[in-house]
Amino acid sequence: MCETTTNSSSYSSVKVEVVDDEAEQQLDETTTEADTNTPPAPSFHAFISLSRNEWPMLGVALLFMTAAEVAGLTAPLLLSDCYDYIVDPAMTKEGMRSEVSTKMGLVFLIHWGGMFCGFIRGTIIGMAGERVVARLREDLYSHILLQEIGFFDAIKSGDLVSRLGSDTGIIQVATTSSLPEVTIGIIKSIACVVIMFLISPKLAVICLGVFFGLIVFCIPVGVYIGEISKLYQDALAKASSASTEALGSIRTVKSFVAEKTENDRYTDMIGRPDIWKYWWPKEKSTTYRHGSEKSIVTAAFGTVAFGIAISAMYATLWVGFNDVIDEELSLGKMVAFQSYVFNIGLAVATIGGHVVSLFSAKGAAARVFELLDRTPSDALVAAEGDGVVPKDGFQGSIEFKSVQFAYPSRLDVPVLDSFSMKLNANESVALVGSSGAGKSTIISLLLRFYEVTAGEIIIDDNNIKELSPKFLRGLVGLVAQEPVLFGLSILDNVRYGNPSASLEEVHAVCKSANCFDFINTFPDGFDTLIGERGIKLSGGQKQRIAIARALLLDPKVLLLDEATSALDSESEHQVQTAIDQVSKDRSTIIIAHRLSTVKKANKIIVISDGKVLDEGTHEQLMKKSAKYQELVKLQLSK
Ligand SMILES: Nc1ncnc2c1ncn2[C@@H]1O[C@H](COP(=O)(O)OP(=O)(O)OP(=O)(O)O)[C@@H](O)[C@H]1O
Repeated sequence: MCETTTNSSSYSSVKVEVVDDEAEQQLDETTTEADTNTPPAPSFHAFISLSRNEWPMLGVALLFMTAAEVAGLTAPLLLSDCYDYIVDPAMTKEGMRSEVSTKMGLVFLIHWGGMFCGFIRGTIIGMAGERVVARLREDLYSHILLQEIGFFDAIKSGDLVSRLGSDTGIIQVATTSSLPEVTIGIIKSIACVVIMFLISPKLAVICLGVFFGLIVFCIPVGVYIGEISKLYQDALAKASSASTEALGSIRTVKSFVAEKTENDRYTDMIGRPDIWKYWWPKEKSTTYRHGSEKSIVTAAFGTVAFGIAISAMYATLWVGFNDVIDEELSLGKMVAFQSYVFNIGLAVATIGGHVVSLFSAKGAAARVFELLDRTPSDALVAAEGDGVVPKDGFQGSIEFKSVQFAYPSRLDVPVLDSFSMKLNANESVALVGSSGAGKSTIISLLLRFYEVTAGEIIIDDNNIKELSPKFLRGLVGLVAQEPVLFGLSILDNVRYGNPSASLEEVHAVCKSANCFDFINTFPDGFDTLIGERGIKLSGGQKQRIAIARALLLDPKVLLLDEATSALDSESEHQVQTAIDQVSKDRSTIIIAHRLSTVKKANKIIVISDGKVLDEGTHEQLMKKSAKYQELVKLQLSK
């Protein structure tokens, strides 16, 4: 990480003198890539390596596949002998029957042996595919979770969900099924060609010419199909983004009667098949349009490839019939040759189909690799073992020294400007200021979700940049403005940050957070499932469970971000009682709009446009701070 400090105290200079070049570059890349959806395609080797762990398994599948194909290729030779026996004037009827029975018995044996090998091959490939996709999804998800917060500011969650679900599924098929199919298809074609040369070099040359012509045709068409597939996946990702956002906020959508707006936002990406009386999709950049284009090209590709292959078979038959008439070739050999041409036709069509899915998957892989290859812009990840963990733990002092900050996604908009404040152990500080002044940003910086642009944040004697993010976040209990609970039981929600906590510990924190009694009124008590994002609970109930959750970590510092602002007065009273109880012996930073909360703080800091305007106790500020008086009148007294 390259770090420079600004040489000017004016914030405008920060706009141009970016602190973290690498972080900015990476974020720019993410933003640009997310916006334009043009991640570079990965190398073929990198793509194929996604199934590396399954290569031994796929190798075994290839052996069974080869055995199945050898069985399939042997049968025509045995059948060819049978054809020749039955037209051989030198053989008796008994002799013919006996030879035919032996050969046909062998044909059945080989046929069922081949079928069995095919079954094993299918099972192994299917399982290898599931293993590849499960591992890929797990890798991708853990990699996404590791990214710093700034990354999530720049990319939509629906896009990430689409990459996790749909793109990985496409890669699954391509890396496990398509590769062995293409490999065996090529081997089978070569084997057929060799046998065909042995039967009749003249007929084989005709087929070989067609075969090479088809390969030359396949490559550019495959590339084109890959490009269309990428466009299709991009459009689908955008549609997923829109639907994830709307379905996650369905109450807001409905309260604004915005069902149609949301439907339009989704169908803008999916396409509307009935908008035009003709079949052709009129709207560009939709999954309908790209999917239709892909269907046409794929169908044309299949038709041409298969058509040419079958034509080659007919052409060789034509020439072959003449060779039989001229007694240059036996009937049996010609029939066998025909079978091999047919086999080559099938192999080429199979190869063609799988080449299409391989090229399609390269587009999907580009979108997956873009995330897998992205390293978080610096040490903002709470990884185990990163950064310093002070020997004596946390003593309790937090200081912001002339901190300047702009969000990475909006570097030209300064948010904090020479912001300084000090919090001693077990003190409480209230941050007040107009909306957008930068209060919540201070909390984000303290959690080290972002890196300061200039200045320092000192925890005891350590610069926050040197501390382990895991240690730092373990010190802090955050109760946010809108508590986020998960669709789990109440017990699992309270235990979210400390899954090994005992039931007694959970009960104790719930009593402190004033939620024990109401939880016990539910028929399932602590096992009550609270629905997606805690939808089955009231705002006050959610907030108190969020406080219990924070308390279970026994945090040294409590961050309360307008924890009571959205509640009615009775809920507010209950939550406030909980907060008063839990903040007694902890350093506490409160962002509050309510006078009652603010008045209790040891120190109040008035923030305006990211700067400290005034600080002091309530009484001091009522005397000296015009802004505080204004806030008391306008907001705090609500
Ligand atoms: N993730 C983000 N990316 C870019 N800009 C942001 C982000 N979060 C906040 N901002 C901007 O930073 C500024 C300060 O926001 P912040 O949330 O800290 O204000 P606040 O004082 O807590 O406001 P409020 O009282 O309304 O919650 C605002 O101009 C806001 O638009």
